[in-house]
Amino acid sequence: MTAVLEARGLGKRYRRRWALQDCTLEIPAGHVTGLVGPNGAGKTTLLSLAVGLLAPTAGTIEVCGGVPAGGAEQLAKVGFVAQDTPTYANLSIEDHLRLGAHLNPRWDRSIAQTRIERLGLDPTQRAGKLSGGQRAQLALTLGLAKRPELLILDEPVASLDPLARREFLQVLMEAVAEHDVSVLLSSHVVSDLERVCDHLVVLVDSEVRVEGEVESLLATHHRLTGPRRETDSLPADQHLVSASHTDRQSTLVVRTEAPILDPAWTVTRLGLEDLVLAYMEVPSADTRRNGDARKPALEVLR
Ligand SMILES: Nc1ncnc2c1ncn2[C@@H]1O[C@H](COP(=O)(O)OP(=O)(O)OP(=O)(O)O)[C@@H](O)[C@H]1O
Repeated sequence: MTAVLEARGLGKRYRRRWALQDCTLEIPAGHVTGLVGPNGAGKTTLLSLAVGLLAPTAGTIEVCGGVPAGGAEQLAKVGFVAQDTPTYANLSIEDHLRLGAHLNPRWDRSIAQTRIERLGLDPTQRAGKLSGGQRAQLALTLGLAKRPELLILDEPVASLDPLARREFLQVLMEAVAEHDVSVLLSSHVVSDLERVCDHLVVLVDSEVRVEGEVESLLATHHRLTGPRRETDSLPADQHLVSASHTDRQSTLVVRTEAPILDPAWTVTRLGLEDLVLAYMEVPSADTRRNGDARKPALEVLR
């Protein structure tokens, strides 16, 4: 497996607070990877480390086989659409495309022009006059026309309405199918990622809680419901993710490769959102040490 991003013990600290801690990850090439977590989880920090806008406090990170921002060749390999899809308000769409061509050695003029035409945008329009959705589409066009190996997008749809969100993700999916590009995008809305991602990283409280191929995560996680019992009686091959109890009933989320044979349990499959929420209930290493419980804090949109 070729990795587009490899982090080993990666961490970033601001004064005494870790924004990202002990992050070890391998994100495979040829996938659309979703980075999901609540506000303040460390998503922007991880993505900023990946593009070299931040330097690690601890550990190492390699992107497309190189050190982030380690020279012109590395910069050409990685496209980045920052949070809120920034553009230059006073420049027209065609000015943005000219700038892109000037700054990027692998710039593909025909990708840029075709996308602007397909979107029905007027090339003479100033970016400041575009709607949020159109501005996001312009930023995506710039990122794709750069022909990067890896395109990184930080919360690209966060400020868009549901229709513009859907259109943006649709264009992204088409682009991934047409061009040979790996994508890493962050969101705090699981349903957005569910539509487009085949690989997932869940980040909560500056820690990676779980990562893997969506299909395999869905196949190995189960919700067990049955008469109340203590969780320490589970078989060794069942890894407990979360547990809740009433007086008479226990509901567990477990991860296991093996079949669940205990007839006392009713076993149901989890959707991606429930899977992510289960990991968000897991206390962070800090709170585990302090013995506090944590509540999930994920925004759920349907
Ligand atoms: N420049 C900074 N100085 C101090 N603390 C920071 C700085 N940037 C981020 N942090 C802190 O690091 C933590 C992680 O922030 P980060 O922006 O990476 O989270 P995020 O998951 O991207 O959140 P959001 O979804 O709100 O964008 C937060 O607690 C944040 O307050």
